Amino acid sequence: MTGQTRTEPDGFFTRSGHVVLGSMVRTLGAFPSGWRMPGAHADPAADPRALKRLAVAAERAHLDFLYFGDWLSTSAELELTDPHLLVRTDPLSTVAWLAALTRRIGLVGTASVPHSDPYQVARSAASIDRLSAGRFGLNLTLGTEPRAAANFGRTGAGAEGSAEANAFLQGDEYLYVVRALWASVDARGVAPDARTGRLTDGTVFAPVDHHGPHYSVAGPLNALPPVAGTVPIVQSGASERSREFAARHADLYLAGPGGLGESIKFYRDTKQLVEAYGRPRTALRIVAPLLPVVASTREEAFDLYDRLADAVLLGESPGEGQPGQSEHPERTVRRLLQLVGLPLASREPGDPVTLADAERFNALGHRLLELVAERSGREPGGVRSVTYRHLLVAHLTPLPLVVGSACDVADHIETWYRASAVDGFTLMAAYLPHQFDAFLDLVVPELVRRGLFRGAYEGRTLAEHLGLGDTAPRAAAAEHPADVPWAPCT
Ligand SMILES: Cc1cc2nc3c(=O)[nH]c(=O)nc-3n(C[C@H](O)[C@H](O)[C@H](O)COP(=O)(O)O)c2cc1C
Repeated sequence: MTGQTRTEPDGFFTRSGHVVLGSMVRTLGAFPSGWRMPGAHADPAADPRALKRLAVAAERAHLDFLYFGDWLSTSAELELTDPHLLVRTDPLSTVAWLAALTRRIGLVGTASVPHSDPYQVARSAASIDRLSAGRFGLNLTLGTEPRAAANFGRTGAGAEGSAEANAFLQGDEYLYVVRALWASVDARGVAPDARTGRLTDGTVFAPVDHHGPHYSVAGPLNALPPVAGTVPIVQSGASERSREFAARHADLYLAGPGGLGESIKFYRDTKQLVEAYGRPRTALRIVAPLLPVVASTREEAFDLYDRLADAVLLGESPGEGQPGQSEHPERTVRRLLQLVGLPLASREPGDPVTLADAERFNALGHRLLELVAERSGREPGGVRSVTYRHLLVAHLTPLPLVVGSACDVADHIETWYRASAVDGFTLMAAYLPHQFDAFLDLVVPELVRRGLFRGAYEGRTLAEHLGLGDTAPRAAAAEHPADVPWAPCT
């Protein structure tokens, strides 16, 4: 049900159909200080309850999917920048568990190409897809972050050149092996016949016998393949190699290329690349992350953003003439002043940015002022003034924020969709459950009212939700395990 594009006589694009709407789940919230808000989910030990609540709510609002990314290392400083990455449940385990608690929503889990084994992942992915009746999507990451590599006893660099180029080639082969393993088992060959004593008709397995530069895999797979023979492949990342991989192999692409103009170009170029690889443009859905701070009115949303900004932990900034070391020198007003072009000035976080200061700012300073205005309506010299804290928080949180009422957020989604900048969005909630619920309760109904989103599920599988249609193999009519009648033993 995702849309066709047609060109209006005046050259503007308008589109019919539905936006793709998923959620990139971050249990401690996507805004670094979100977990400090009153009532916010803040304890990773309570994640199961928070995840269950979120999945049930997302399904009630008919979202397409929940996305669970992965980052295979941790470090103390994440506490300040990305608290949700500090400790969390493994994504494949999480989606397997959620499969049993939900009925219709798609579930995307992540495997790292450099740090996982294709046989193991082919088996887990097929199993989760079976257990969820066709709702699984496999996100493959190519990143070779050194700390993650060190956890797997690898350097990250391959013998044949740069780590980046190597990961790309490895990704091609990895996916080839995964698909070959899925194709090595033909579920139709399983034909239990109690009379003859044969469980199969003898045609279930085909060999794989793959020997390539990165992998040697004998096969066949010891699991039934996904219900449709394959699952939607997901790619995340805006780099050139991510885009190539997405254009060539993926069904869903999470990219975050920047502003509207940049995204329109990125979208157009990526769709051309998809065609260059011999695939129809509609074979790849392109979605961008979105972090709405939403409330009943724009003023309330601005106030909420202010509270989030106030709760961001900054580094201690020693006052003028007081030599001292900050624990987090990058998070100080002193550092900010260097970055915006006032290296010799001395300001405190609560000091207002005066018009005279603003006039001396460089391009970065002006960009940060624009961000503060978008996020909180504050302007230098305005009724609600900008402080150096506001400016520093904008610098420390390069997130795709849209702050406003339900109409403001829906306008943003509609504008980007109709301009063919994206096929949809992955929602990141500033904190749980309040901001996730606010999006579902305020924005989703507005999108439904505008005809931009479904009011009920039409399909049963992730491929069907994404409208992949003929570009993806049709799902076999699959019963959800929860629909299968059973009786307790007596
Ligand atoms: C929306 C979005 C989500 C992402 N999610 C993940 C993730 O969960 N795990 C990961 O390793 N990389 C993720 N990435 C990619 C990383 O940001 C980074 O780009 C990647 O690890 C390095 O590969 P690249 O340089 O090819 O993009 C994501 C990127 C985007 C734009």
